[in-house]
Amino acid sequence: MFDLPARESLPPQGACAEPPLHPSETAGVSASPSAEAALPSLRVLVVDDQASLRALLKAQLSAAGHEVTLADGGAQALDAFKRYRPDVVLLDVHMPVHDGYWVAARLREIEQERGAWTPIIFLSALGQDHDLQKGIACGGDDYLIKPVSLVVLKSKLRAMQRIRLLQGQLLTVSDELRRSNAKLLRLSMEDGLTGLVNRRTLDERLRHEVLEVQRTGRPLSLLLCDIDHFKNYNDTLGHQAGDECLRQVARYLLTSCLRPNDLAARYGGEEFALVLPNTPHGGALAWAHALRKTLADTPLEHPASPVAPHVTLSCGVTTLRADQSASPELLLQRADEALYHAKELGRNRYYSADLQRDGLTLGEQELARFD
Ligand SMILES: Nc1nc2c(ncn2[C@@H]2O[C@H](COP(=O)(O)OP(=O)(O)OP(=O)(O)O)[C@@H](O)[C@H]2O)c(=O)[nH]1
Repeated sequence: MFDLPARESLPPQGACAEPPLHPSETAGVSASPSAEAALPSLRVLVVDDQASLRALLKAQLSAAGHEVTLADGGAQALDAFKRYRPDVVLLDVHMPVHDGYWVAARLREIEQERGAWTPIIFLSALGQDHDLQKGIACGGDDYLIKPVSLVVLKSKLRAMQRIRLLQGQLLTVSDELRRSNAKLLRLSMEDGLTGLVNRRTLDERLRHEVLEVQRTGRPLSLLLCDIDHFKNYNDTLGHQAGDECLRQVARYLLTSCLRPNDLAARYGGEEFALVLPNTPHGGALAWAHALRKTLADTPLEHPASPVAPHVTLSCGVTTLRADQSASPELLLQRADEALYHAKELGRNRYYSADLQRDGLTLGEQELARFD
């Protein structure tokens, strides 16, 4: 039996001497008095086989502003729980077919799958210590012995409201934290000016791809490209135009990366790196040739270049085959040496680090492209 509403004697507003739930050092999460005033109403699932009690609870809790759903037994409770997703469950223990302990255990299983937590309060006439112990062990959060004072029940629900409010705030904070972390991670991987990946990400990826060569037996090509006479560009057109030029070259490189695993990175100031997995040396040279043509065909003027009227690149190309072994550092060094040769030979060209050293031969067409 529940106490009748007439016996209810809630303290007047403001007479409650409870301290705030959390001091304000809990960043972004607090249950201040103003927040308390706006405590959210709850979706309450009442599970009891006694119709009169269900009706009484529904009337009282609805009057207190809560939304109440009723279930008269275990199976109906599980169904209502899945469908209505209540904020709190008031659960009778002694019921035919399935008792409240069984229901609580099933509810916890459902919640485990969802990664959620809904408070369960047992309302039971069984008042022994071991009854309470069993209820909590089965997944209950509180255990009230019938007859339950409505004042006590309302106070318990008020506590649940606070928890729900804090839970919502915590979810918001952790959501913001997740978004900030994702942004930070992206920033730590990207070059701010061009949006390409940065040197750190390049190093990680290169390390991974070098291992992949041994695992898959597929060759890996690396290109280092440097804008020719870029100092002249800056000096003539200004630093901002220089920045825009870097962005534009980055876009060309990105659009030239046709395969999902190709990677374009900003290697340094006006230097870029291209990682081309599963690409033999001839393919990498053809890639460099196509890039050179793209730049020649685009209206990216370089009025201060002695090489061409447009922006040009010099590229060093190297390839790691499965029958070779090399560290990522050695690959970068080879590509850098090849880039140096491309500059020395007059710029606006690509140079192979591997052709002579590895005794590679290319087809006539490929050699014709090799400036
Ligand atoms: N606008 C701009 N310029 C940059 C940036 N990073 C590096 N630079 C400039 O790039 C220029 C590189 O100059 P150098 O290393 O002499 O190379 P270069 O003039 O391209 O000559 P070569 O490479 O030999 O053809 C310097 O003037 C740098 O200030 C950047 O983020 N923005």
